[in-house]
Amino acid sequence: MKNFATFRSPQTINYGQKAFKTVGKEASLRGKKALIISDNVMNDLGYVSECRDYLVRADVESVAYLGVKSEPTDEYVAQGLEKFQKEKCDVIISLGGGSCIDTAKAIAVLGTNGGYIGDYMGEKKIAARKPIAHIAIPTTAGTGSEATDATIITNTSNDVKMMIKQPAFMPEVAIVDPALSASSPKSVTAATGVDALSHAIEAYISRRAHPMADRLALSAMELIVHNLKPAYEDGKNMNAREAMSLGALQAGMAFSNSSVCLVHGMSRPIGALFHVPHGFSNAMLLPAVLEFSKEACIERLADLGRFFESETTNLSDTEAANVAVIAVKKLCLDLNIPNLKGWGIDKDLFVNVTSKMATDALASGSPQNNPRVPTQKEIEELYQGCYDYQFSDESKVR
Ligand SMILES: NC(=O)c1ccc[n+]([C@@H]2O[C@H](COP(=O)([O-])OP(=O)(O)OC[C@H]3O[C@@H](n4cnc5c(N)ncnc54)[C@H](O)[C@@H]3O)[C@@H](O)[C@H]2O)c1
Ligand SMILES: [Fe+2]
Repeated sequence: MKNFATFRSPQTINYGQKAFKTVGKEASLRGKKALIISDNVMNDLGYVSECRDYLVRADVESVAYLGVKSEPTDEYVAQGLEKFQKEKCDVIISLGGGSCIDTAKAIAVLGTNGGYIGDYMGEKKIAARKPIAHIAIPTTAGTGSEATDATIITNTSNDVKMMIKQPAFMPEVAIVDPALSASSPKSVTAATGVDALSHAIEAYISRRAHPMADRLALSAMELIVHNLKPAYEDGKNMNAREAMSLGALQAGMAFSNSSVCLVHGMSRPIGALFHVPHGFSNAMLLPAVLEFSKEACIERLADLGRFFESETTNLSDTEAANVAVIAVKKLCLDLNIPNLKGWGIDKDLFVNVTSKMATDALASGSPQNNPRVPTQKEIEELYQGCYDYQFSDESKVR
């Protein structure tokens, strides 16, 4: 564990029921004309017009870019930036899941620093100028992107999901209103919820874990373990939705300040090549990767196991860590998450790209934060083992 830490978060976080209403005031403190980055689903649900009403009441003009689709690309970033400049906006509001928030983060940085978004990957180019003020409003309880300094954008020229991390990508304001997530369909609740759980677990077991992030990761794991299934089973259960929004926010703050690890490193290439939603591609890997990593993080996985089963307090750490792996598998089963084969990915095609995916995973830097650092060959073997992984099979957990 590190004994020195810098902790970054948004300047302002407005969390709770009715927090959405605060967007008018927050925007009026930062500009006169807002570009809302959102998508057609948010527009159809009425969230975009509700946002514009709050802005009108605060004397802030607005226009919307609704071109974002899941797993955002450099093309949406270029289109949104063009609209921002053409409409002479001075503040950005993202309203949607992680895809809208990540698109807005990229526009906020490019709007003052210029260049191509990929230039900022691996800190090749540092955003020296303050980004455009960005107010992030998540509608999923998942990515925690509203409180992270990362953006994930697909490079359309080589199908690489670029993980780009610098302080400038941190939104200035996060507005987290759990009511916005109540309209999420079951599959979105499942995928985004497992993403949040993966963030909390990976932040906690990371080689870059530190005490400032640990408490947030623990709280997030506890909230998500107890509330993801209830939120999935009854989307109108507002206690569960509130707990999930808080858990996802805390998990985002935790991993942004420690790191994600092997699951995320391996998940991004699957998302880029096979267009699997981010949370599902994490879930398809999570139990097998935890099993691979277990020996190097027994005590920490035991803490997770004890959240799943309170009666495991009398178990040894090894036994409780096994409970964690089995319980994560069972959760994926209960949430009806498919494996890679079940998603319809052709086996030969998948095997042919495992080498490229392993190379891309290692290049992202995330696997190097894993408690057990994998080789290229081990990552390839993990990919192949996950292809038809059975979430129902407990025999693989030793
Ligand atoms: N920057 C970060 O720190 C970070 C962290 C994790 C993931 N990500 C990225 O975030 C993206 C995924 O974001 P996501 O999981 O939130 O999904 P998403 O933003 O792609 O949304 C998934 C679908 O759910 C719909 N949706 C969202 N909220 C809804 C609601 N309240 N009601 C009904 N439908 C709703 C969207 O319109 C979309 O069709 C990926 O590109 C992933 O790589 C970023
Ligand atoms: Fe994630």
